[in-house]
Amino acid sequence: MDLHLDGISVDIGGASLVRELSLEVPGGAVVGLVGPNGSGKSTALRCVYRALRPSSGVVRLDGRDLSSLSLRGSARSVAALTQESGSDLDFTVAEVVAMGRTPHQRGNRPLDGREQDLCREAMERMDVAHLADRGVLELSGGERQRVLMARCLVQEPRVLVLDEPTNHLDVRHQIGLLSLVRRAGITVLLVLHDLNLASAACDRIGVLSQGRLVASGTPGEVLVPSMVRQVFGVEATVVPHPLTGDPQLLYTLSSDVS
Ligand SMILES: Nc1ncnc2c1ncn2[C@@H]1O[C@H](COP(=O)(O)OP(=O)(O)OP(=O)(O)O)[C@@H](O)[C@H]1O
Repeated sequence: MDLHLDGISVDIGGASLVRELSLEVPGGAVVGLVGPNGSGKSTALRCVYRALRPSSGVVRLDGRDLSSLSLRGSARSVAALTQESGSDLDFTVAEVVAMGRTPHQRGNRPLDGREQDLCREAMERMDVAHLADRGVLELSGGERQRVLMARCLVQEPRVLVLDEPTNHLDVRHQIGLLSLVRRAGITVLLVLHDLNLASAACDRIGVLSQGRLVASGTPGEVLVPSMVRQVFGVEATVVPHPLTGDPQLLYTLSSDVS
């Protein structure tokens, strides 16, 4: 399923948080959004999972205006792992994962055998099966993040929207999650802070600065020292990964403490 952000702008309280952002995520592609804190990345994603309505512009799924779909209808296609996804209620891990089926259900019928298998597989893939009976509020940040990702998988989405999905995860689980995202064959739009992980995981990368898209292209086209200097104010050396050839950024700590 193709995802297209077609010139979306978000204005709140007189501030322009996102300005005329156009971004294409072809079916099955993984596209990353990077940018400094406050550059509008999460705000742009919120328009895709419908926590926000763009002030202007349109989000399209396979050419169809997302706002023409019911919320339930779009939730059958789009799953989101967001900064706000943490459940405040003390459900068990198994219950939270099962909630991923909600958009597909009618009434209160229990999950059928296939759906139960789906939940079990998703918990195994995200390495949380051993936590199934634990309350989510007792979990560490990384464990909870993996549970929420399992819930997204159970939703069987055609588009996955991930806001800093590697947040809280140790390096093994970061690599595991991004490898899964790459292999899943789903259309993925994700925000990452780690430019090296973005380089490894994404087909294309868009760079946001002050709400505007200031660069986009393949990791090799986008992750260049001049962009990192202009957008992040950081000096970086770019080297090809010795095994994959993906551009990797090497940083040196600044002697200037201001
Ligand atoms: N509801 C809101 N009302 C007013 N300003 C907002 C609102 N939500 C976000 N902002 C502001 O919009 C700007 C962009 O926020 P956003 O969360 O999209 O940035 P981000 O690029 O995801 O940042 P980070 O990397 O820190 O997560 C920030 O300056 C933020 O303070």
